[in-house]
Amino acid sequence: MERFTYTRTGQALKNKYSSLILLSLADLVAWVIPPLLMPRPAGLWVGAGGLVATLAVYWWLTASLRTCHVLDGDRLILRMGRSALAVDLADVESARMAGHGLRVPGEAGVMYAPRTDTLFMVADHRQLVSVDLSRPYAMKVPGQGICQFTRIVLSLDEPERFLQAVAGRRGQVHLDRPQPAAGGEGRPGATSPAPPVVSEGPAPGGAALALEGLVKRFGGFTAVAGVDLAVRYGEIVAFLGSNGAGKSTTIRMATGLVRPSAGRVLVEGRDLWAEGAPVRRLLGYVPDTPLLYESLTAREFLWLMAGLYGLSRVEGRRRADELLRQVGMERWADYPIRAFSLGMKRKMAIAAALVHRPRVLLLDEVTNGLDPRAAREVKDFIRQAAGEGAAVLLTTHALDVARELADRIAILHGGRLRAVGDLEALRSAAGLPGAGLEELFLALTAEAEGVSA
Ligand SMILES: Nc1ncnc2c1ncn2[C@@H]1O[C@H](COP(=O)(O)OP(=O)(O)OP(=O)(O)O)[C@@H](O)[C@H]1O
Repeated sequence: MERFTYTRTGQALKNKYSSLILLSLADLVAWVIPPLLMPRPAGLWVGAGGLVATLAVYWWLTASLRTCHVLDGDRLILRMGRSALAVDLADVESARMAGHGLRVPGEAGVMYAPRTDTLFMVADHRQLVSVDLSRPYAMKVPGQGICQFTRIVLSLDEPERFLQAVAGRRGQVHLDRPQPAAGGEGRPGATSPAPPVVSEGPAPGGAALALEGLVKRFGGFTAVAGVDLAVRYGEIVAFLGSNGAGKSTTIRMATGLVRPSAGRVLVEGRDLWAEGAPVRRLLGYVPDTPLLYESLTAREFLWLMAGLYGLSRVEGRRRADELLRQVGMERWADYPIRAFSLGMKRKMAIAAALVHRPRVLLLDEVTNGLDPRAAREVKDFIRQAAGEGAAVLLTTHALDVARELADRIAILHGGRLRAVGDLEALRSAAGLPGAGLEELFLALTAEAEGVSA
């Protein structure tokens, strides 16, 4: 276990507590003047008491700036004052000295800067280290509530020792990760990605969501190898691919949950990974296994989600009623979610993702495991969301869902887009006029594995 502190807090304290004028005055009154004015033993006692009181006040004032960060096994535990955060080292993308141009939002303390998605734990503006995370972390920041961030800036006594220790530990963490196959990128046994058959190139202007050259590497393994895709308002794009093709990783990069190794995610033209939280609010995301608070009723759950997205109480209640109606769940509104079928739970998850009227809806395998009736209802709900203008990107293994819902289909294989477009575009990409989606999917994904289609 290695400890890292920051002890040079004097200047920061002066700034934070208006030059400690009061403390200095108290000093003077308590342990300089009385010993001079009072008879000897009493004066000395008063002076000593004043000194102890001054030190206690100083101790109390510095408490909020005292740091002790610890590298413990594969975790980095950050502590400043009463704030603490444990970061998994596997989630540390990079760590480096922060440049002089870095803007710290206040003088000292634990602070969150929403514009840059950064948590500051600083007691000074010198010796700052910036730690980039591969996924968002959240913690309660004094005076700012629960904040989500993807970068942490720390002031440290020995930044070089800290950076070396993190780099060393991350090396160990990486050893546990999948290693590249000998002679090139990729997991042992994985096929080397072939060049894309059809790619859309850079996103056209006006797209609600644009993925530009997205790449994700896990250690030496490249899961997503450069994806360009744009989704327009009101459009549904289905993301198809074999198991392990990189669909979920791409969607998770697009939601801001996994930091891309390269490339950009633009939502309404704004860079998600540069701007962070304000852009993430434009998205709604339903993961393959959504988190629902099952002891709450459907209505209470939507109220909770509306509150988390900052809707007022009145607006939140109105939006919950509207969504319950749209999703056909009005009569179940006051039943606990744990009593619901899988289809009803999926509808609740989509409703929750739509509560703040996102411009982009990202859905990971939302029709998976549903019976035909539930799948029908979920598909109708997705179509309705697109009808109201949301750009929808969904992953699915169900070709019929893609055929029925999607305006365009994107086929991903080995982390690369093999083809994008409507059925006709896929046919011409595969060179199979008149072929159905299944045949096209098999052809476009088998070709890269060297299997004759
Ligand atoms: N955190 C991770 N660390 C290492 N490898 C990962 C990680 N997440 C995903 N991968 C790998 O990246 C590749 C793409 O995974 P991903 O889950 O994106 O594929 P997918 O197309 O969604 O697959 P499926 O259809 O089975 O869900 C897989 O080989 C997977 O094992």
